Amino acid sequence: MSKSKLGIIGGSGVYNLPELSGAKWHDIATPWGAPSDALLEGEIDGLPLVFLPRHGRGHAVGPSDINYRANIDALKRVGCTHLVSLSACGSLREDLPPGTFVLVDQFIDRTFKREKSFFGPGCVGHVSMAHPVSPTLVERLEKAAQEAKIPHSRGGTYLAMEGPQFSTLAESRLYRQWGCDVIGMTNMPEAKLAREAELPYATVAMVTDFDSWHPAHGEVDVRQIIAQITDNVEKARKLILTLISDFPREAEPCAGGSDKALEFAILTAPENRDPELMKKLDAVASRVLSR
Ligand SMILES: CSC[C@H]1O[C@H](OP(=O)(O)O)[C@H](O)[C@@H]1O
Ligand SMILES: Nc1ncnc2[nH]cnc12
Repeated sequence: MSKSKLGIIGGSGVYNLPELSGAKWHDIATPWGAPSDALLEGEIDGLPLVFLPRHGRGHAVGPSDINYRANIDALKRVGCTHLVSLSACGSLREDLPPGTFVLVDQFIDRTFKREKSFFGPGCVGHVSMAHPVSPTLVERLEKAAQEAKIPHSRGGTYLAMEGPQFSTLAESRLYRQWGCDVIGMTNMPEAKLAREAELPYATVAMVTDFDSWHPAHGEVDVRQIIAQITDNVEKARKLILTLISDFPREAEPCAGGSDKALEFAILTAPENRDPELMKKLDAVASRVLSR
């Protein structure tokens, strides 16, 4: 078994992890281009951690411009064994008010302007996304949320929209009819790429607003979100510290099999594979391509 290295992707309002000891920012080059920022590597209680601010420090990279492939490749390349995403989101349900942490278990991907796969011509691969988050990680996050007394809800469907504009009232109502619980702009294709990279992934969707559907709350704007984010970020730090205190130091297998997602995924015969693409896949698919 390998040692655990926990990757944390910080969303809006989360640009640092001050609790990290021995922390250093490292620029990581990837075959897919530049990640959103350097990676902050350090440890807490002896557990190695890597932090990446999804929008970069200073929030200069918007949801459609994030190089999701570079971010996931970089985290895999430095040896992360698990990924936890911290994300701001809107709520599509009355009983998930601002301040609630939703441990999402499903996604609907409505994004359309992003690179969504590491595979392509010369190496065709298909992974399952039926269960897009790691049940093992969610279990640990739920336990941590209970211990830290953070209002949370286990399970929920996250609608990933392209943005950067917020939804119209009709869209917001439609997503509610579809049975979605929260809405955000970033977790897809992030979750798909984490799956292709065999990284168990879970997201903590931290509610900041009621999107635009709620008659008593009107339309969402960034002021409202920022007002809620400070409180959410405080709680997120507590959640992560609690998670770490009980996190296995030896990487445990994912009960959903996401750490072996590529086992039967690649269809292209070895003699038909594109050598250039094979080089680019050196980090994300090394387990299956090197045998
Ligand atoms: C600041 S509001 C919109 C912005 O916040 C969320 O990003 P993240 O998931 O990185 O916290 C949302 O998806 C939007 O990108
Ligand atoms: N209402 C909303 N829609 C999309 N992304 C969000 N991030 C935070 N609130 C959001």
